[in-house]
Amino acid sequence: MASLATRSQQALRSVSRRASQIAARVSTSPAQTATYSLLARTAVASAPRQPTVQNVRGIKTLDFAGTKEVVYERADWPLAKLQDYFKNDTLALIGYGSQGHGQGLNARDNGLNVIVGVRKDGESWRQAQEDGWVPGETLFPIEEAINRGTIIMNLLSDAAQSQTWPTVAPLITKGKTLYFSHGFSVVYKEDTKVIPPKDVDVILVAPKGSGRTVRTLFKEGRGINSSVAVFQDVTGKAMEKAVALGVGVGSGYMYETTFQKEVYSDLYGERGVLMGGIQGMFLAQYKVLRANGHSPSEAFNETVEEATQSLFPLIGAKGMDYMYNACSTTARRGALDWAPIFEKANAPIFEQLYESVKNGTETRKSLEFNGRSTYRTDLAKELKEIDDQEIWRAGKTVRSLRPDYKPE
Ligand SMILES: NC(=O)C1=CN([C@@H]2O[C@H](COP(=O)(O)OP(=O)(O)OC[C@H]3O[C@@H](n4cnc5c(N)ncnc54)[C@H](OP(=O)(O)O)[C@@H]3O)[C@@H](O)[C@H]2O)C=CC1
Ligand SMILES: CC(=O)[C@](C)(O)C(=O)O
Ligand SMILES: [Mg+2]
Ligand SMILES: [Mg+2]
Repeated sequence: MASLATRSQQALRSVSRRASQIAARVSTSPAQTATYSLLARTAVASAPRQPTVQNVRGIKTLDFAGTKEVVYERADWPLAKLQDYFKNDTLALIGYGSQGHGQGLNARDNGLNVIVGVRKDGESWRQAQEDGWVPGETLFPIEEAINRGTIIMNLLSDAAQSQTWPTVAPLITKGKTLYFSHGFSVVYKEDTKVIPPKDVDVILVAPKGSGRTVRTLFKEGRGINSSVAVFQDVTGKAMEKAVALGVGVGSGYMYETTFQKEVYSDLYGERGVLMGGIQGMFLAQYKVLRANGHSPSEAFNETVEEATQSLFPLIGAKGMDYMYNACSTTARRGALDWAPIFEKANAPIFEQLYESVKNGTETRKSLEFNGRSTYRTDLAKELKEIDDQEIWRAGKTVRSLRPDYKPE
């Protein structure tokens, strides 16, 4: 009689055979699958390793599954040190969208000298005043703010960074520092025409989350993870300054990267799993449920509500295996079988998306669309169409039944 171990191995083999049979039916061109297998599968270290942390003079080198990466942390920048470091600086924060709001308010609360520069007739001018920035004191038109600042934090929309560059560039004089929260403008210079002056430090701190979260985590006494990079180091202090600014705007940990790696991964991630991918996946699952006679509330609860309220936070807290273990053995078995099928089906789309980021297609689309004078209303129109979809209307109703519901 086969031992228990042998029997469970046989069972596992048959399950994995079944998964590959189903996976094989998902249409993917052989060429795409080959590229994916070669690049993606081998790119991910599979051997389990204990994470290690080396701390040399405040710079942490973390071992991520065998790859060493440098990480900086807020703990090395107590408030007094931070304030002293920037005591002769004026942070001129240009643009007041989601990041301008989060980073600006955090830096101000950290006791740094911050001013905001936005165009006078725009929506941001109004929003900045609502947040307590005072015209003529801490709120100025863009050019005036740059003239007054020593550290120019370019947080205009990526399209606006390109459009305003001819007027902004001559104002970034020797001795100032040019800061971005995205590698976009500098990396895609053929399209944006943003070429920084040779005599200034050019640095990046890119919070890996919405500017709203940059603010809420800071207020909770925590900090967001950010990417940090140096494009041009004239003073020899560019990385130190970038890290200090990262702390100033509310980062907890800063992961060292390059402008190019930051922008490629950022454009890819937000179009993929973070926003576009998840929206598409939610909708596809919801529609199939509805087509099979499930009610809107059942379809919504089983697609979005359970994900955001129960299972995804468990992944965030303790990882994928923790979330699996918190679910039934029935769910675990089925999800284990279907995960590789979804991976295989999605891989070619991710390959295509990365290519579209790398070859600048995504950049050119963004520059064209968001460069229009009507960018706010054009975006609002498309977002309204999403809001009107049944899935999100059902969501409003489900949320309205929560005990802590506040009208949206
Ligand atoms: N949103 C986020 O959470 C994240 C953003 N980033 C990066 O941070 C930077 C800022 O992004 P975000 O905060 O989202 O801002 P937005 O992309 O929403 O841009 C809004 C700002 O750009 C200004 N603006 C737009 N068009 C023009 C124009 N033609 N002339 C002058 N000003 C203009 C707006 O002013 P007005 O109101 O007058 O139109 C507003 O102040 C970008 O590089 C982005 O990629 C990085 C990490 C996350
Ligand atoms: C929030 C963030 O990091 C994004 C999604 O990349 C962005 O807003 O550009
Ligand atoms: Mg982004
Ligand atoms: Mg991002």
